[in-house]
Amino acid sequence: ISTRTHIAGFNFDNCIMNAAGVYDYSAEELDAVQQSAAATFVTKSATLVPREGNPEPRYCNTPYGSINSMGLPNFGLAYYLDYVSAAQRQVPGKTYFVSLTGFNVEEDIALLRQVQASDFEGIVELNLSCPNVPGKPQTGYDFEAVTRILEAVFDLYRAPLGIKLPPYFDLVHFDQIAAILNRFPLAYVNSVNSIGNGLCVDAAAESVLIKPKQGFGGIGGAYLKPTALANVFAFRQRLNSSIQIIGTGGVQNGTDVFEHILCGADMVQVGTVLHQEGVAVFERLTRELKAVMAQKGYGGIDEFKGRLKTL
Ligand SMILES: O=C(O)c1[nH]c(=O)[nH]c(=O)c1I
Repeated sequence: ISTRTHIAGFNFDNCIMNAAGVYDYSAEELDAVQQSAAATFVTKSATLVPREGNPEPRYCNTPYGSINSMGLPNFGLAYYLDYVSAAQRQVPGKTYFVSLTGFNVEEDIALLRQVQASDFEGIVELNLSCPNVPGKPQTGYDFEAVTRILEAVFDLYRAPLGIKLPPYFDLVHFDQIAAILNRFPLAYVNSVNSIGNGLCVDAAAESVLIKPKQGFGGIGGAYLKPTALANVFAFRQRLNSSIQIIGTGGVQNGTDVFEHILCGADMVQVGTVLHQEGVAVFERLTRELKAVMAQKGYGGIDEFKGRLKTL
């Protein structure tokens, strides 16, 4: 039974990896993912210069998942490009993802120029959905901004590039954003980022759980799965077949991975469950996915990918 997959023409031995922002901040964390059963890694979304991020506490586990308002802490794009450059030499033939995010089109372009000037041979993930920088809206909800950014990006950048989108909650919004995305040579769309600006409360302390933004933060984990599956399924039906889909959100076990692929995902990313369980989670999820496939008689993920039945 094989859980291998392919993205942008690159082959991967597995279809499960980390979600940007989880277990990918430092070289030590990236090493741990690199040595795990994960297909590959994506780096923490990088900015032009290093950022401290928001004041702590800025992450909290909750009964059904997590809330975070990290505020884009990262060591800067150069740090991650150096790490991936070394990884490409140490493990040639493996493809890595670098996530990046600018605060405006000019910064997005500057980041991509920096990638072009490096020896990076992998896939860029442009994050259009960070919900936690005070005063900055989630770009993915501004359709004009998304159009402007992608026009500028694809004027410049010709190597494989995907985008990380926020969750949408309206079928007309799926129609509108998909019509925009279909105009561009995107390698993939990654749906979804956390549900922005949720609020979790500690009733005993009568308090919010995290410090930034009065406790408002991105919601991840089990809460997210119905929304994540809806976005994967909606985009699979609307996007050109040349645009692949990475499914992210709410995965806790092998059946959840199976569900994302059934909805149309070519790769599945995990965040909250990885944060809570550590990199051993990749071996567990892979084993559980293979058990589901064995029980159903599937030898590879293409046999059931996108085959969700409607009634
Ligand atoms: O607060 C963050 O750093 C963060 N947190 C998220 O939940 N999603 C994101 O894309 C980001 I850039």
